[in-house]
Amino acid sequence: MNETSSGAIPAIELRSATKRFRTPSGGIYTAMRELGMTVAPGEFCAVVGPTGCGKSTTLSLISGLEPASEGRTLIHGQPVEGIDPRVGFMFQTDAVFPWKSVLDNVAAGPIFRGTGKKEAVAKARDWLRRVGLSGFEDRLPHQLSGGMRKRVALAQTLINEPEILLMDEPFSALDVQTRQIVQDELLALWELTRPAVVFVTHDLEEAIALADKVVVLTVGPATVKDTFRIDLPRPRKVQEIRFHPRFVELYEQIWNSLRDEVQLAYARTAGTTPEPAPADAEPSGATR
Ligand SMILES: Nc1ncnc2c1ncn2[C@@H]1O[C@H](COP(=O)(O)OP(=O)(O)OP(=O)(O)O)[C@@H](O)[C@H]1O
Repeated sequence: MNETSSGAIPAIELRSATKRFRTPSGGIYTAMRELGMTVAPGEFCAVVGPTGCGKSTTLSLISGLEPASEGRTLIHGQPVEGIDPRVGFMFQTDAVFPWKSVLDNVAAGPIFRGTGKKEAVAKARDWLRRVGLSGFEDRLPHQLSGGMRKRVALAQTLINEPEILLMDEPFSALDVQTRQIVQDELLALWELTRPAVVFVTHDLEEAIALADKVVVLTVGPATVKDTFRIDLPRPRKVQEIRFHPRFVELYEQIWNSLRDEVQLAYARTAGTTPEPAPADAEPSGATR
């Protein structure tokens, strides 16, 4: 079994994971090839890569939403077999019941998991306080600003105390100032319970400001190109850490790794470079 640098069993491990999808025309498309990565318990890992390279597919495998076609996905050393209650998600679009109040939305997770209503509501109030939304319990989601809705989403996810938190561009729809505020809130909340995080983003600054480690994926089929340790001090304020000299160094190093992949992806969509090698168009039936 693979171990992290601290010797502990990883919270998350993709071991030589390959993922093929069937395309609408009946062909097979390899989205990920022999991808290997680990995330230690309590580690914040950001994943960056060019558009369409397979970042969300990485999360689908870890979450159990999709099985690997080959290779393995492990959580705390155990193979992933379907959706795991220890895993929490946060996506670009909010998963709320639009007709339910903010309080009921946040309490819904624990109730679904078997907590009594009274206890779940008390817990939801507590989480709304932690995300700075006391006084807004009775609002409907559409009566909140975008930043407030993200805080509801954070409370909704973290109330279940996930050991693993998967985030797919959760803040990309926010304006820059609100985004920075919510990023700081995420870091403060993450420090409370320290789940292992996989945070997918297109924004390299966001990745460096938040993470302990940044994984750069290649243009599809995705595999790990480079992994960078982010040795910036914590606790961090995202607005301030960007001015740290080490931040600038890291940005340059990681961008040097990412740039070629971004250019290759762009050239592919612009039609100036061929699509992935024929080896990636495998006989039908090879997928799962
Ligand atoms: N269910 C599916 N069926 C067929 N192809 C798929 C499926 N899901 C993803 N793909 C393909 O796999 C590749 C990787 O998709 P994925 O969504 O993981 O990329 P991404 O890096 O998250 O994209 P983006 O940067 O645009 O968010 C894409 O070419 C996509 O079209």
